[in-house]
Amino acid sequence: MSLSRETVLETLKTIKDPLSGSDIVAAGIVRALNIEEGTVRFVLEIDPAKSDVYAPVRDEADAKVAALPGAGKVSAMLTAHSEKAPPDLKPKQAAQPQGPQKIPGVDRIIAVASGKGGVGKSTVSANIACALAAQGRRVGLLDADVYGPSQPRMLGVSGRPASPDGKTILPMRNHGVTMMSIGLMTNEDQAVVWRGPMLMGALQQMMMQVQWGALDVLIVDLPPGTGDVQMTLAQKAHVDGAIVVSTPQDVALIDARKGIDMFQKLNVPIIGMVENMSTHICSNCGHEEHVFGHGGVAAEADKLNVPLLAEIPLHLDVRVAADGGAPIAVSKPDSAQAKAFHDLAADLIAKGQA
Ligand SMILES: Nc1ncnc2c1ncn2[C@@H]1O[C@H](COP(=O)(O)OP(=O)(O)OP(=O)(O)O)[C@@H](O)[C@H]1O
Repeated sequence: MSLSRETVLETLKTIKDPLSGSDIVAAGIVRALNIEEGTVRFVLEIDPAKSDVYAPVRDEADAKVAALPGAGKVSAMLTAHSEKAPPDLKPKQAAQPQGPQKIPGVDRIIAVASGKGGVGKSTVSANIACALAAQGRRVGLLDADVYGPSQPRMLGVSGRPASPDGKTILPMRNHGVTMMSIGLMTNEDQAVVWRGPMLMGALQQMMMQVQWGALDVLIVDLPPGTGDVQMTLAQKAHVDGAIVVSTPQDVALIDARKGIDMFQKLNVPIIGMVENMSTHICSNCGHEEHVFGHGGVAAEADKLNVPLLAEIPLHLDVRVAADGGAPIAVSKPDSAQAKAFHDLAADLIAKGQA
């Protein structure tokens, strides 16, 4: 009768592992068991420092296997642990949440934020995106303003984005900008209350499941304030920098300061601040008036040691253009207002930030 593998293993199970107290098979130190025409070979894989302790174990194993009916020559050897531990397939703990990830194909992500609503963050995002595209950059614009998505209107895009395979979403495109908005995923005029997990899911879907294609930069238009969306974005995606938009008013500035503080805590570098509605230029006579004060953002940026990137005047044309679906940077590219955005875009490109 030929000696079976099971018989050998049963015999080895009667031998105690001196370190763990269990038998040597259960302890997992019996390796490379091979039986060929009665010749039995196996190794006991051990810590080399413990070879003295295991020498008698090897001898016992050798003798017991040799005594089995049908056993011929027995070769039992002690070997050192391999340097690399064998993969442990049993999960020791629940999967850890992943850290910030790159969006496939997207070189950089710039978040545009404001501490307060209505300061023109969406207007600034749309114009920066269009100005960058006009200067030859491959630009994406992700409207993550869950409370008031306005990019479809500002970029003149409507309709539902297609999803031919049911898994990925095809973004919209206008003025050279590839765009996706949470506003395109919901029905217009339908108030959506996004709760934490839903909101995180929607944001992640827009970042990771939208076919952005190859982009030099993705601009993310954030909701105002310092909430879940900002946190989720910084935790899920690798954000290269943030632009904080503020008006010169004190109250808006206090909120902007909070925004800057939040990004610093989230380890997102501040690219700089933009003063919007800096001065009012009358569309009739060209008279310049400082409606919200002037220079407040410059002073604040200086104090916080972050660059002041641009001062955008308050001008009717900016609003009309934004409401009409073609931001001023594309609809009146030669105007003074558009120039502020084009200069800002050129500056970002020159500094390798966009
Ligand atoms: N420089 C500007 N001159 C004239 N109008 C402007 C200017 N900037 C923004 N606006 C107008 O102000 C309104 C608010 O701007 P916008 O929607 O961009 O603000 P927001 O900060 O994104 O607001 P929210 O995040 O609360 O939706 C819009 O009607 C916009 O056209």
